[in-house]
Amino acid sequence: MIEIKHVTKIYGGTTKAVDDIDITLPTGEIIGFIGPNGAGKTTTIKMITGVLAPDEGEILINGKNIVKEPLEAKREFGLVPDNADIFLRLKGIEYLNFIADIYQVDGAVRKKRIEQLSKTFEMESALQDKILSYSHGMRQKIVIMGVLITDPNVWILDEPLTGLDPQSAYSLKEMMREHASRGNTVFFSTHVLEVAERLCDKVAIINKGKIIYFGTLEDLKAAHSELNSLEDIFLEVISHA
Ligand SMILES: Nc1ncnc2c1ncn2[C@@H]1O[C@H](COP(=O)(O)OP(=O)(O)OP(=O)(O)O)[C@@H](O)[C@H]1O
Repeated sequence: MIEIKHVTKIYGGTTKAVDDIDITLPTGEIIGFIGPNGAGKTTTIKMITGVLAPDEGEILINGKNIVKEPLEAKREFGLVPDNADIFLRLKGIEYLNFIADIYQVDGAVRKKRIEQLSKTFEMESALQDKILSYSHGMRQKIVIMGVLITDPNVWILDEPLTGLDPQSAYSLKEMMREHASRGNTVFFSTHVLEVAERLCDKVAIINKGKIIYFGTLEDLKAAHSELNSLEDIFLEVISHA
């Protein structure tokens, strides 16, 4: 569970990137985070994950305060950032072992997870190559594998499907569903409304730093039954914000 309590972030004293967000992301559900460019999605994710501190409010991850108890809170989640250019000089397998070392994932469990994940994402033959030589999609996959190897309770993913081939995107979506159905929290941002429609139990729509809708897409559609598509509803909702 992620509790975002009256959180505000102001850049440079003037730009209110996040404006009094107050929502709780429950366990057992996939929550989509959608909004136009510059709406405040990345800023919110950076605050949830402790990269940026809020100017006001607080954020708890499974009850742990990300500012006051950063180590405890960080153990609760795994983050797939939108930019996967990390540790380029390491081989894929070295990166996975490095992450497994940090999170103390031991021998047999580590071996099994690496085998399963590299099979799922068709990365077996690439693990001995340096990440530098990987395509964008392969870099995305190795970051996702690095998160999944630690088996965190809460998954936070910033545009995770961008750049993945259809098979890997399908596998990741299945894994997100399975993870949520085991009673965990999955929170991901997307620009693609069809993905949100197919995958999410609930959506949080953000515009100009404010949450303008939080709930199921069914309820949102029912409230706008005069409109035909989710895209039309989305444009209507943000035009009034
Ligand atoms: N480091 C920064 N300094 C100043 N302003 C910033 C900074 N980062 C973001 N902003 C501003 O804060 C607002 C929210 O940006 P943010 O990156 O959180 O939006 P986003 O919803 O993730 O956008 P996108 O979908 O385009 O990635 C925007 O007006 C942006 O210009």
